[in-house]
Amino acid sequence: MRTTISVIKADIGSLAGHHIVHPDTMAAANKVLAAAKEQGIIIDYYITHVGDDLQLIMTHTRGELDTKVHETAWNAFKEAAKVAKDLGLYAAGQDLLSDSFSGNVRGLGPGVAEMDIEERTSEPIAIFMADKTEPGAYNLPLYKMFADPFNTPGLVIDPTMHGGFKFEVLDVYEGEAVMLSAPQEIYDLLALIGTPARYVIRRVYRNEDNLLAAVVSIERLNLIAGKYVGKDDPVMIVRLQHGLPALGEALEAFAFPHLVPGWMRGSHYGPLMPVSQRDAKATRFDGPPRLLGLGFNVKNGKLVGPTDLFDDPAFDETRRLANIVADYMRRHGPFMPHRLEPTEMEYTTLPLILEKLKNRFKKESDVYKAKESVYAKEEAQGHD
Ligand SMILES: O=C(COP(=O)(O)O)[C@@H](O)[C@H](O)[C@H](O)COP(=O)(O)O
Ligand SMILES: [Mg+2]
Ligand SMILES: [Mg+2]
Ligand SMILES: [Mg+2]
Repeated sequence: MRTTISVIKADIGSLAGHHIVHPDTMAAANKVLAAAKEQGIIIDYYITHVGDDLQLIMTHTRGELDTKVHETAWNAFKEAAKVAKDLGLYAAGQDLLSDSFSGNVRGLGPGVAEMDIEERTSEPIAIFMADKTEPGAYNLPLYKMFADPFNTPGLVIDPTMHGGFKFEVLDVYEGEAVMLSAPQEIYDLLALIGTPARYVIRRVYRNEDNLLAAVVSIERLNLIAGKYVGKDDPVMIVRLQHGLPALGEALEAFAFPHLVPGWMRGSHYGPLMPVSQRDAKATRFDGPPRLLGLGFNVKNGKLVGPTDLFDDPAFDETRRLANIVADYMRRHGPFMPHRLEPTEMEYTTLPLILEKLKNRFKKESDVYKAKESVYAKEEAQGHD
């Protein structure tokens, strides 16, 4: 059976700051998705949240970028945003950047990860959802999952994986994508994806048969809006097992809490902390950036599950290290490399500050000239 998995997310407002989605807004979204299921637009759905981001996980047979499915998601967000407004929740409608829907939600604010797949006999998938970071945050774990045998022994051991995987990398500034194959081109691949603010892994395919293995939401909100309007808080779908990374290999890629951009005011590097659904809320310094993982099986379009993937003491040490790293980074205060580099601050306050101070900057040479003339005057007076 051909099934499309659509994960569409948006921040429609949250409780007590950019902290956590309110259950009443989830209920409003649920009504819209239940009606869409009733009408046969979608087969199944699951609604959840990570931090202040409302997540709609949907299955159907209508393919990617389908107008009806996207309209359903848009209406769900609109209804949820209305409730957020009524309750006086913070930043109600934050990610809904447009008033009108025009065919699909791309470019309107919500993040989208979709894959249209031929269901295998058993189709295990993991859905990863992050808050207070951006799409490039998945570059490192995706590389580990699909190209690093120290993380994924299946690349060496499983004959179906042995041919490697190819990565579609998008330059989010130029809007161009390039396909690079691992292991053959890993140095070129790393040269790009090591700059995750610009080069984002969008899709991963198995080399042997072009099977689609992973999809990331690549929207960068500030590039859409031209100013800082919250972080993108990306989602990712990964297919698992039987010639693909095992569930444990996919999760292992998150055992190291690597530094990602985001956190407070979208302007700081901090560790990506994998958490359970219970802890999927932004707290310390509006973070640290959090990652929720849910596991499902997809059967005839039905979502079987979920299981809460990081709700496990095996990730306690990752979280402990993340907290130590959070402390260490915080002690830098407003200094780089805790604070983001200027290019990434472009859409926040930095241009305004530079504009304000424009006339107070003096040319070094002018300062010297002024000093020299004072000195010359003093000298002249001294000789009198
Ligand atoms: O990055 C943040 C929110 O991102 P998000 O909504 O999760 O995309 C927060 O740290 C806010 O920037 C911070 O709380 C300040 O928010 P405002 O008071 O400017 O709304
Ligand atoms: Mg928010
Ligand atoms: Mg968020
Ligand atoms: Mg956001």
